[in-house]
Amino acid sequence: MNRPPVNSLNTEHLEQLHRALVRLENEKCRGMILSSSSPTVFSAGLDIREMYKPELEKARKFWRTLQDMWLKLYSTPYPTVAAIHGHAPAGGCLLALSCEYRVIVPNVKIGLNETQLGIVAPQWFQDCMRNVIGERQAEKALIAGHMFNTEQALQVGLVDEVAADKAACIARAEAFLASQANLPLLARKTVKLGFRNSTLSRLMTGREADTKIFIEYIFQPKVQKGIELYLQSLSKKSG
Ligand SMILES: CCCC/C=C/CC(=O)SCCNC(=O)CCNC(=O)[C@H](O)C(C)(C)COP(=O)(O)OP(=O)(O)OC[C@H]1O[C@@H](n2cnc3c(N)ncnc32)[C@H](O)[C@@H]1OP(=O)(O)O
Repeated sequence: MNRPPVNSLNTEHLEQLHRALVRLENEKCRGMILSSSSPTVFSAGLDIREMYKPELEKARKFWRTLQDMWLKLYSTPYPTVAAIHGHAPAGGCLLALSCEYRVIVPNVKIGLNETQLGIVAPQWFQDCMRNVIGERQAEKALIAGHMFNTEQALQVGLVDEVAADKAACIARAEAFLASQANLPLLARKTVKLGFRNSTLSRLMTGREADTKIFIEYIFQPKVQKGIELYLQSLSKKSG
């Protein structure tokens, strides 16, 4: 990902990610490392400006593009690793959770923090967390909107490994891909999809309902006010 300053996910960036995933699949790629050009941020999650006073059709397109990108990422036939050498809140955490393996560096925060922002992580975000860290830990983390530090993320199983820095993180991600290289492709892909199928189907069969929930939610005046205040707090911080 290379969308400075924080790889926030707007419609255009989501489309780029989706196109890249389609291309990798068409080219029969043997593995992907999802990484960031930023030294400190993996991805800041959804671009909050896409949800602030949006036009209805643009907001719908934004959400559908996110769904398309995620459905592709979660179901790739090739192995995927997230090299998390920077913070990964909310949608950034979703990207990492959607890969098959996660390597993180020290001093990083990662989690589905939506509750803390007064918004609700969609069901499929929650499912991804549950699938990785289990029901009990996911429920606690999601209710609190908890951001895990590196040690906590390793302890709870949210990430698989800690590496010292970006170079080591990429090297460990490559090692994971190498460990998969000799597995029979069809068997590997079939098992992966078997595990992920119910989560994928839940969104595929409920896409319109999921979009409707998003639209109805963000168009509420009190939600817009909350987004406005949050945007102000973010820009005051950097100002
Ligand atoms: C029903 C709705 C369901 C939808 C579910 C939502 C999922 C989501 O993904 S919502 C997005 C949640 N993301 C966050 O809460 C992260 C917010 N950002 C941060 O915490 C920090 O920016 C971060 C730790 C990622 C990086 O910190 P810094 O390196 O210190 O950078 P700055 O905070 O100074 O930010 C630089 C610049 O980027 C803008 N920014 C940051 N995050 C976002 C974002 N998610 N969307 C849009 N813009 C973002 C920030 O405002 C600064 O902008 P300028 O002031 O113009 O420089």
